[in-house]
Amino acid sequence: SRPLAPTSMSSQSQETPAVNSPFAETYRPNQKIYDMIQEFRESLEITPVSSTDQIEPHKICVCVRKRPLNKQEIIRKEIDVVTIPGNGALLVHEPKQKVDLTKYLDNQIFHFDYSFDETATNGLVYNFTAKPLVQSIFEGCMATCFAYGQTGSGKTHTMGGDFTGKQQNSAKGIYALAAQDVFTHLNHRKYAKLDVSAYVSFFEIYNGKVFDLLNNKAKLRVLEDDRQQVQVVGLEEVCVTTTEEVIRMIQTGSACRTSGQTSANANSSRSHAVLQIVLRRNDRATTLHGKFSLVDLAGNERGTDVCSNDRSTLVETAEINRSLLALKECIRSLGKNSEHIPFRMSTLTKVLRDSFIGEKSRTCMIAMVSPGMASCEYTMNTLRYADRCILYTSVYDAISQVAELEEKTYAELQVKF
Ligand SMILES: Nc1ncnc2c1ncn2[C@@H]1O[C@H](COP(=O)(O)OP(=O)(O)OP(=O)(O)O)[C@@H](O)[C@H]1O
Repeated sequence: SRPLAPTSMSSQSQETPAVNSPFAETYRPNQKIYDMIQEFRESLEITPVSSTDQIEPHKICVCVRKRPLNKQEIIRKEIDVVTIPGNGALLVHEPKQKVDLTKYLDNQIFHFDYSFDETATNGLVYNFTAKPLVQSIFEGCMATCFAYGQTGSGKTHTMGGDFTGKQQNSAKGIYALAAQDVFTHLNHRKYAKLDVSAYVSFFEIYNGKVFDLLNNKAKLRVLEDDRQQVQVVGLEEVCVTTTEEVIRMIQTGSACRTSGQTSANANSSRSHAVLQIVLRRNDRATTLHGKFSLVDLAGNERGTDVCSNDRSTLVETAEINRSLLALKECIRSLGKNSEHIPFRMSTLTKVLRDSFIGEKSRTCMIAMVSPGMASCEYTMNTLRYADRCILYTSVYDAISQVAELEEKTYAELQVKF
């Protein structure tokens, strides 16, 4: 990320209390900051991701999605500090104060494979992120799609489906859209000769332990055999033939996920949920052909953000942070094609071990951000985490391109002399 030059704001004395008095209907806290951001936005040319844009194939794709301000934030007249100009760029307008108390904006810019603004639908996000991965599992890949972000930033909305009132519309989430595409592929002539069937499992990882969401939250053991294959012993894996079946399973499973209360979300997910769609050959051994793991990660908030500060909640938060750190390390190792993948660092990475090894791995990280000024610090944390994943990948790509070029030149020289 490269911070843009701070946009200085003139002194506070220009604020006219009559217009922006706390008693006035139009009162907005931090009106000056709001005006500066608006002025900055007006100077930008905005080109949001469109359904006609080219979808590039990636081994690791990192993108970001900004949700709209919610009702409470609008009532509080919270300022939207995130701007998505287009071409994968995202700007955070961080309000800062100089020693002489003059306020200014520190505009930080980040670049991702795709940046989705608040108008993007789940369908649009799906097309650029998980859809190419569905195709890859038919080619024998191990694909993983992660939803990462602060509590209340839209991870469950993106993966599980949007809410209409209190009801979650599971058919509109990435889980269901992926399942639908799997069945479209299965019925396609091109893949008929593969002779595979689809199976679904759904589990959560809470405090380092695995619970089966399709079997009354039965606690399961994770074992590694002598060939380093990781098995979740006794995990329910249901053969599925229609999207409706999968949607029912998503609804049953989601209803029993472990949640808690945080300052940002009354029903915050404190566990990682993993929906796996597995393709198995229709042979005797039901040999694995490809696997797609869709992961709705637990919120990345810190211990102090959780309402209750009892010991179990602190242990819970520490465990979440440890697994998110392990995940970042594994993605970075995958990005540099490292021999050593530190997957044993957490249960999450252990269970997803086969997603991090070899040429057949495909990963997509969707980092969710809340747009409000009050979330600015968390938004920056989320973006830095995502940036770490992408930075390493592109640096590695550049290094390997140079190495390839050097090798080619050397080979050419050998031919000449
Ligand atoms: N893109 C969006 N458009 C409209 N509403 C959204 C969007 N993203 C999230 N929301 C709404 O914001 C609220 C919080 O979203 P959600 O529950 O998905 O957050 P989360 O990141 O999964 O939080 P947690 O980690 O606490 O489970 C929900 O009411 C959801 O409907």
